Amino acid sequence: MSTSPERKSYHVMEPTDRVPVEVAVGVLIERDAQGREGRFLLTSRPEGKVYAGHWEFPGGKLEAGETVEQALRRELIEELGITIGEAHAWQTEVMDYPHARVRLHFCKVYTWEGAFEMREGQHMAWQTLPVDVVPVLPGTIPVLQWLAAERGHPGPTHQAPVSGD
Ligand SMILES: Nc1nc2c([nH]c(=O)n2[C@@H]2O[C@H](COP(=O)(O)OP(=O)(O)OP(=O)(O)O)[C@@H](O)[C@H]2O)c(=O)[nH]1
Repeated sequence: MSTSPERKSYHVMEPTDRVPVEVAVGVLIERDAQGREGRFLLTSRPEGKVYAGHWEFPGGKLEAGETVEQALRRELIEELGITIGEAHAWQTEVMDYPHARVRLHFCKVYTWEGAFEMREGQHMAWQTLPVDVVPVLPGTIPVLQWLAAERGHPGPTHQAPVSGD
């Protein structure tokens, strides 16, 4: 019986082969007495993190054993000092960045308790469309487009970054 020579297979990792990191993200939205959605909260990424200064929706990576809602509740206490009520699963998006591949679980949040404290030295801004903060994180753009579709907002959702960003 002949033995076949050992076959080696080589595979170059494409960006899309990277296992995504799961991230819980909160879209905090104010509602009026009729339940109509209004302003939503953006926060800037703190110094020292990738994409520092870019505007995003607050949140962060799931820790082992956590659900999206648990991670979101923990992250928003850690980052903003607020305790959220129910998190409503809304949209999921996979983004490939040079530094990581992430699966973003966006949840709408309408209720929270506590005073906002920027515990990581970030900034916060309540926004409507088009948002006036610059620059926005690439992963924020689809979210603005979903909000625009829901709200029937025509035209741009954000400003192009100032050159040099
Ligand atoms: N928080 C948040 N992260 C986002 C959004 N969109 C988006 O692409 N991301 C990406 O998702 C990842 C979240 O990581 P993070 O650095 O905020 O999470 P973390 O607080 O757990 O980070 P740490 O590792 O520094 O503790 C980053 O790669 C970030 O670029 C968004 O709207 N909010």
